Amino acid sequence: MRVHDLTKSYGAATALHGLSFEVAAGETLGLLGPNGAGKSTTIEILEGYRDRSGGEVSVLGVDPQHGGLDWKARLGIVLQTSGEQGTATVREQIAHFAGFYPRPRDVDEVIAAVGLESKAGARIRSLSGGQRRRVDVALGVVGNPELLFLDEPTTGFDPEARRRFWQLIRSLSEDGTSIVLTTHYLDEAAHLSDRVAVVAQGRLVAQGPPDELGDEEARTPRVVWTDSEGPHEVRTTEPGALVARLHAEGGEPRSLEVIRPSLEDVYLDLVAAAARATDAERDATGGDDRHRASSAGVLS
Ligand SMILES: Nc1ncnc2c1ncn2[C@@H]1O[C@H](COP(=O)(O)OP(=O)(O)OP(=O)(O)O)[C@@H](O)[C@H]1O
Repeated sequence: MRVHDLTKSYGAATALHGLSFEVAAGETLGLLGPNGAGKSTTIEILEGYRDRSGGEVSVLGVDPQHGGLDWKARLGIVLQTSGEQGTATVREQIAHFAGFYPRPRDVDEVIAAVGLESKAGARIRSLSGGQRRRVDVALGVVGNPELLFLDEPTTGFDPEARRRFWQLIRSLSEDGTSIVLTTHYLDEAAHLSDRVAVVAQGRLVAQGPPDELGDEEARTPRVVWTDSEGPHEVRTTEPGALVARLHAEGGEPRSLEVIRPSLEDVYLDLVAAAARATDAERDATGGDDRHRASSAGVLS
Protein backbone atom coordinates (compact mmCIF):
# COMPACT_ATOMS: atom_id res chain seq x y z
CA MET A 1 0.00 0.00 0.00
CA ARG A 2 1.31 3.46 -0.87
CA VAL A 3 -0.20 6.71 0.37
CA HIS A 4 1.31 9.98 -0.83
CA ASP A 5 0.24 13.46 0.30
CA LEU A 6 -3.30 12.33 1.11
CA THR A 7 -5.71 15.15 1.87
CA LYS A 8 -9.39 15.16 2.83
CA SER A 9 -11.73 18.06 3.50
CA TYR A 10 -15.26 17.91 4.84
CA GLY A 11 -16.68 21.19 3.53
CA ALA A 12 -14.45 23.96 4.88
CA ALA A 13 -12.86 21.69 7.51
CA THR A 14 -9.63 19.88 6.61
CA ALA A 15 -9.44 16.45 8.25
CA LEU A 16 -6.22 15.22 6.56
CA HIS A 17 -3.39 17.60 5.71
CA GLY A 18 -1.17 15.44 3.47
CA LEU A 19 -0.38 12.00 4.90
CA SER A 20 2.33 9.85 3.33
CA PHE A 21 3.15 6.30 4.39
CA GLU A 22 3.58 2.79 3.02
CA VAL A 23 2.68 -0.70 4.19
CA ALA A 24 4.83 -3.52 2.81
CA ALA A 25 3.36 -6.93 1.94
CA GLY A 26 2.95 -8.98 5.11
CA GLU A 27 3.54 -5.97 7.37
CA THR A 28 1.28 -4.85 10.23
CA LEU A 29 0.94 -1.07 10.56
CA GLY A 30 -0.60 0.37 13.73
CA LEU A 31 -2.34 3.66 12.96
CA LEU A 32 -2.53 5.62 16.21
CA GLY A 33 -3.93 8.99 17.19
CA PRO A 34 -6.35 10.77 19.50
CA ASN A 35 -10.11 10.99 18.85
CA GLY A 36 -10.77 13.04 15.73
CA ALA A 37 -7.17 12.77 14.47
CA GLY A 38 -8.27 11.36 11.10
CA LYS A 39 -7.64 7.62 11.43
CA SER A 40 -11.10 6.44 10.36
CA THR A 41 -11.16 8.96 7.51
CA THR A 42 -7.82 7.56 6.31
CA ILE A 43 -8.93 3.95 6.60
CA GLU A 44 -12.25 4.62 4.85
CA ILE A 45 -10.38 6.22 1.94
CA LEU A 46 -8.03 3.21 1.73
CA GLU A 47 -11.03 0.84 1.77
CA GLY A 48 -12.71 2.73 -1.07
CA TYR A 49 -15.65 3.90 1.10
CA ARG A 50 -14.74 7.57 0.99
CA ASP A 51 -13.33 9.73 -1.79
CA ARG A 52 -10.16 11.70 -1.07
CA SER A 53 -9.71 15.40 -1.80
CA GLY A 54 -6.10 15.08 -3.01
CA GLY A 55 -2.97 12.96 -3.10
CA GLU A 56 -2.25 9.50 -4.43
CA VAL A 57 -3.29 6.15 -2.99
CA SER A 58 -2.54 2.63 -4.18
CA VAL A 59 -3.93 -0.39 -2.31
CA LEU A 60 -2.93 -3.83 -3.63
CA GLY A 61 -1.91 -2.00 -6.80
CA VAL A 62 -5.32 -0.34 -7.30
CA ASP A 63 -6.66 3.18 -6.66
CA PRO A 64 -9.43 2.53 -4.09
CA GLN A 65 -11.73 5.04 -5.83
CA HIS A 66 -11.78 2.65 -8.79
CA GLY A 67 -11.57 -0.70 -6.98
CA GLY A 68 -13.99 -3.30 -8.37
CA LEU A 69 -15.46 -6.42 -6.77
CA ASP A 70 -12.34 -8.51 -7.49
CA TRP A 71 -10.26 -5.97 -5.58
CA LYS A 72 -12.78 -5.79 -2.70
CA ALA A 73 -12.69 -9.59 -2.37
CA ARG A 74 -8.96 -9.31 -1.53
CA LEU A 75 -9.68 -7.02 1.44
CA GLY A 76 -10.95 -7.85 4.92
CA ILE A 77 -12.64 -5.08 6.84
CA VAL A 78 -13.64 -4.80 10.48
CA LEU A 79 -15.40 -1.46 10.86
CA GLN A 80 -15.39 0.56 14.05
CA THR A 81 -19.08 0.15 14.75
CA SER A 82 -20.65 -3.25 15.19
CA GLY A 83 -23.39 -3.77 12.62
CA GLU A 84 -24.20 -7.41 13.27
CA GLN A 85 -27.50 -7.67 15.16
CA GLY A 86 -29.50 -10.04 12.96
CA THR A 87 -31.59 -13.14 13.52
CA ALA A 88 -29.06 -15.46 11.86
CA THR A 89 -26.89 -17.64 14.07
CA VAL A 90 -23.16 -17.02 14.39
CA ARG A 91 -22.26 -19.99 12.16
CA GLU A 92 -24.95 -19.13 9.55
CA GLN A 93 -23.76 -15.55 9.26
CA ILE A 94 -20.07 -16.44 8.98
CA ALA A 95 -20.83 -19.22 6.46
CA HIS A 96 -22.99 -16.76 4.48
CA PHE A 97 -20.10 -14.27 4.29
CA ALA A 98 -17.62 -17.05 3.43
CA GLY A 99 -19.75 -17.71 0.33
CA PHE A 100 -18.91 -14.25 -1.06
CA TYR A 101 -15.18 -15.03 -1.35
CA PRO A 102 -13.21 -17.19 -3.77
CA ARG A 103 -10.83 -18.65 -1.13
CA PRO A 104 -12.57 -18.47 2.26
CA ARG A 105 -11.14 -19.82 5.50
CA ASP A 106 -12.75 -22.77 7.22
CA VAL A 107 -15.84 -21.45 9.05
CA ASP A 108 -15.36 -23.54 12.20
CA GLU A 109 -11.67 -22.60 12.41
CA VAL A 110 -12.64 -18.93 12.28
CA ILE A 111 -15.32 -19.43 14.95
CA ALA A 112 -12.72 -21.10 17.19
CA ALA A 113 -10.12 -18.39 16.52
CA VAL A 114 -12.47 -15.69 17.82
CA GLY A 115 -13.53 -17.87 20.76
CA LEU A 116 -17.18 -18.30 19.84
CA GLU A 117 -17.39 -22.14 19.73
CA SER A 118 -19.99 -22.21 22.53
CA LYS A 119 -22.08 -19.56 20.74
CA ALA A 120 -21.86 -20.94 17.18
CA GLY A 121 -25.55 -21.88 17.19
CA ALA A 122 -26.75 -18.74 19.02
CA ARG A 123 -28.59 -15.92 17.26
CA ILE A 124 -26.35 -12.89 16.86
CA ARG A 125 -28.86 -10.54 18.46
CA SER A 126 -28.73 -12.65 21.66
CA LEU A 127 -24.97 -12.08 22.07
CA SER A 128 -23.28 -9.61 24.39
CA GLY A 129 -21.60 -6.51 22.90
CA GLY A 130 -18.13 -8.06 23.15
CA GLN A 131 -19.34 -11.32 21.57
CA ARG A 132 -20.92 -9.39 18.67
CA ARG A 133 -17.60 -7.63 18.20
CA ARG A 134 -15.96 -11.04 17.85
CA VAL A 135 -18.49 -11.84 15.10
CA ASP A 136 -17.40 -8.63 13.33
CA VAL A 137 -13.80 -9.80 13.50
CA ALA A 138 -14.75 -13.27 12.23
CA LEU A 139 -16.58 -11.72 9.25
CA GLY A 140 -13.52 -9.58 8.49
CA VAL A 141 -11.13 -12.54 8.32
CA VAL A 142 -13.31 -15.33 6.89
CA GLY A 143 -12.55 -14.27 3.30
CA ASN A 144 -8.85 -15.01 3.85
CA PRO A 145 -7.90 -11.44 2.89
CA GLU A 146 -4.52 -10.31 1.53
CA LEU A 147 -5.00 -7.02 3.36
CA LEU A 148 -6.99 -6.67 6.57
CA PHE A 149 -8.28 -3.38 8.02
CA LEU A 150 -9.06 -3.49 11.71
CA ASP A 151 -10.67 -0.33 13.12
CA GLU A 152 -10.55 -0.58 16.93
CA PRO A 153 -11.19 -4.32 16.73
CA THR A 154 -10.98 -5.26 20.41
CA THR A 155 -13.16 -2.57 21.95
CA GLY A 156 -15.41 -4.39 24.42
CA PHE A 157 -13.32 -7.57 24.52
CA ASP A 158 -12.50 -9.07 27.89
CA PRO A 159 -8.74 -9.57 28.55
CA GLU A 160 -8.78 -13.26 27.62
CA ALA A 161 -10.61 -12.57 24.34
CA ARG A 162 -8.11 -9.81 23.55
CA ARG A 163 -5.17 -12.22 24.01
CA ARG A 164 -6.89 -14.78 21.82
CA PHE A 165 -7.53 -12.13 19.19
CA TRP A 166 -3.85 -11.16 19.28
CA GLN A 167 -2.92 -14.79 18.55
CA LEU A 168 -5.32 -14.80 15.61
CA ILE A 169 -3.82 -11.61 14.20
CA ARG A 170 -0.28 -12.90 14.63
CA SER A 171 -1.15 -16.14 12.84
CA LEU A 172 -2.70 -14.15 9.96
CA SER A 173 0.42 -12.02 9.84
CA GLU A 174 2.67 -15.11 9.81
CA ASP A 175 0.59 -16.40 6.87
CA GLY A 176 1.54 -13.20 4.97
CA THR A 177 -1.59 -11.05 5.49
CA SER A 178 -0.88 -7.30 5.50
CA ILE A 179 -2.75 -5.53 8.29
CA VAL A 180 -3.69 -1.94 9.06
CA LEU A 181 -4.80 -1.67 12.67
CA THR A 182 -6.22 1.32 14.50
CA THR A 183 -6.50 1.04 18.23
CA HIS A 184 -6.48 3.19 21.34
CA TYR A 185 -4.86 0.34 23.27
CA LEU A 186 -1.17 1.13 23.02
CA ASP A 187 -0.15 -2.25 24.44
CA GLU A 188 -2.12 -3.84 21.61
CA ALA A 189 -0.37 -1.65 19.04
CA ALA A 190 3.06 -2.43 20.53
CA HIS A 191 2.26 -6.14 20.59
CA LEU A 192 0.94 -6.48 17.05
CA SER A 193 2.57 -3.79 14.92
CA ASP A 194 5.78 -4.03 12.92
CA ARG A 195 5.54 -0.26 12.57
CA VAL A 196 3.25 2.38 14.00
CA ALA A 197 2.23 5.71 12.47
CA VAL A 198 0.95 8.44 14.79
CA VAL A 199 -1.60 10.88 13.37
CA ALA A 200 -2.57 14.04 15.24
CA GLN A 201 -4.88 16.75 13.89
CA GLY A 202 -4.76 15.24 10.43
CA ARG A 203 -0.96 15.14 10.22
CA LEU A 204 1.48 12.27 10.48
CA VAL A 205 3.66 13.22 13.45
CA ALA A 206 5.87 10.12 13.64
CA GLN A 207 6.27 6.64 12.23
CA GLY A 208 8.57 3.72 12.90
CA PRO A 209 8.90 0.43 14.80
CA PRO A 210 7.12 0.68 18.20
CA ASP A 211 10.37 0.55 20.17
CA GLU A 212 12.08 3.17 18.00
CA LEU A 213 9.30 5.76 17.97
CA GLY A 214 10.02 9.28 19.21
CA ASP A 215 13.39 10.90 19.75
CA GLU A 216 16.14 9.57 22.01
CA GLU A 217 15.12 11.91 24.83
CA ALA A 218 11.58 10.44 24.88
CA ARG A 219 12.93 6.87 24.93
CA THR A 220 15.59 7.37 27.63
CA PRO A 221 15.02 5.05 30.62
CA ARG A 222 14.54 6.36 34.17
CA VAL A 223 16.28 4.88 37.21
CA VAL A 224 14.49 5.47 40.52
CA TRP A 225 15.67 4.49 43.98
CA THR A 226 15.55 5.69 47.57
CA ASP A 227 18.38 6.35 50.02
CA SER A 228 18.76 8.20 53.33
CA GLU A 229 18.28 11.53 51.53
CA GLY A 230 14.95 10.42 50.06
CA PRO A 231 13.74 9.32 46.61
CA HIS A 232 15.88 9.88 43.48
CA GLU A 233 15.12 9.75 39.79
CA VAL A 234 17.76 9.92 37.01
CA ARG A 235 17.25 9.61 33.26
CA THR A 236 20.14 7.83 31.59
CA THR A 237 20.85 5.86 28.44
CA GLU A 238 23.14 3.59 30.53
CA PRO A 239 20.94 2.46 33.43
CA GLY A 240 23.08 -0.65 34.06
CA ALA A 241 26.19 1.45 34.71
CA LEU A 242 24.27 3.72 37.10
CA VAL A 243 22.84 0.77 39.04
CA ALA A 244 26.33 -0.83 39.27
CA ARG A 245 27.75 2.43 40.65
CA LEU A 246 24.94 2.80 43.19
CA HIS A 247 25.51 -0.77 44.33
CA ALA A 248 29.29 -0.33 44.59
CA GLU A 249 28.86 2.86 46.63
CA GLY A 250 26.03 1.88 48.98
CA GLY A 251 25.03 -1.77 48.57
CA GLU A 252 21.60 -2.82 47.36
CA PRO A 253 19.60 0.35 46.50
CA ARG A 254 16.17 0.54 48.17
CA SER A 255 13.03 0.53 45.96
CA LEU A 256 15.18 0.30 42.82
CA GLU A 257 13.38 0.39 39.47
CA VAL A 258 14.61 0.81 35.90
CA ILE A 259 11.67 2.10 33.87
CA ARG A 260 11.76 2.12 30.08
CA PRO A 261 9.21 4.51 28.54
CA SER A 262 6.35 2.50 27.05
CA LEU A 263 4.87 3.15 23.62
CA GLU A 264 2.06 4.93 25.50
CA ASP A 265 4.54 7.33 27.20
CA VAL A 266 6.23 8.14 23.87
CA TYR A 267 2.86 8.46 22.10
CA LEU A 268 1.51 10.89 24.72
CA ASP A 269 4.66 13.04 24.36
CA LEU A 270 4.27 13.11 20.57
CA VAL A 271 0.58 14.02 20.67
CA ALA A 272 1.17 16.75 23.28
CA ALA A 273 4.03 18.19 21.18
CA ALA A 274 1.79 18.20 18.09
CA ALA A 275 -0.98 20.02 19.99
CA ARG A 276 1.52 22.63 21.27
CA ALA A 277 2.87 23.13 17.74
CA THR A 278 -0.67 23.64 16.40
CA ASP A 279 -1.53 26.14 19.15
CA ALA A 280 1.71 28.06 18.58
CA GLU A 281 1.10 28.28 14.85
CA ARG A 282 -2.52 29.31 15.32
CA ASP A 283 -1.33 32.12 17.60
CA ALA A 284 1.40 33.12 15.11
CA THR A 285 -0.95 33.17 12.11
CA GLY A 286 -3.96 34.63 13.86
CA GLY A 287 -5.89 31.37 13.47
CA ASP A 288 -5.02 30.69 9.83
CA ASP A 289 -3.56 27.19 9.76
CA ARG A 290 -2.77 27.33 6.04
CA HIS A 291 0.59 28.84 7.03
CA ARG A 292 1.59 25.95 9.24
CA ALA A 293 5.36 25.43 9.45
CA SER A 294 6.83 22.08 10.38
CA SER A 295 8.19 22.07 13.91
CA ALA A 296 10.82 20.01 15.68
CA GLY A 297 9.89 16.34 15.75
CA VAL A 298 6.76 16.96 13.73
CA LEU A 299 6.63 15.79 10.14
CA SER A 300 4.14 17.30 7.76
N1 LIG B 1 -18.74 12.70 7.59
C1 LIG B 1 -18.07 13.71 8.17
N2 LIG B 1 -18.45 14.98 7.96
C2 LIG B 1 -17.77 16.02 8.52
N3 LIG B 1 -16.68 15.88 9.30
C3 LIG B 1 -16.27 14.62 9.54
C4 LIG B 1 -16.93 13.48 8.98
N4 LIG B 1 -16.26 12.35 9.40
C5 LIG B 1 -15.24 12.80 10.17
N5 LIG B 1 -15.25 14.15 10.25
C6 LIG B 1 -14.27 14.98 10.99
O1 LIG B 1 -12.97 14.65 10.54
C7 LIG B 1 -12.05 14.62 11.62
C8 LIG B 1 -11.38 13.23 11.68
O2 LIG B 1 -12.37 12.27 12.07
P1 LIG B 1 -12.06 10.70 12.11
O3 LIG B 1 -13.37 10.00 12.37
O4 LIG B 1 -11.32 10.32 10.89
O5 LIG B 1 -11.11 10.61 13.39
P2 LIG B 1 -10.55 9.34 14.16
O6 LIG B 1 -9.09 9.56 14.30
O7 LIG B 1 -10.99 8.09 13.49
O8 LIG B 1 -11.24 9.46 15.59
P3 LIG B 1 -11.74 8.34 16.66
O9 LIG B 1 -10.50 7.88 17.38
O10 LIG B 1 -12.64 9.14 17.56
O11 LIG B 1 -12.44 7.27 15.90
C9 LIG B 1 -12.83 14.97 12.88
O12 LIG B 1 -12.65 16.33 13.14
C10 LIG B 1 -14.26 14.68 12.48
O13 LIG B 1 -15.15 15.53 13.18
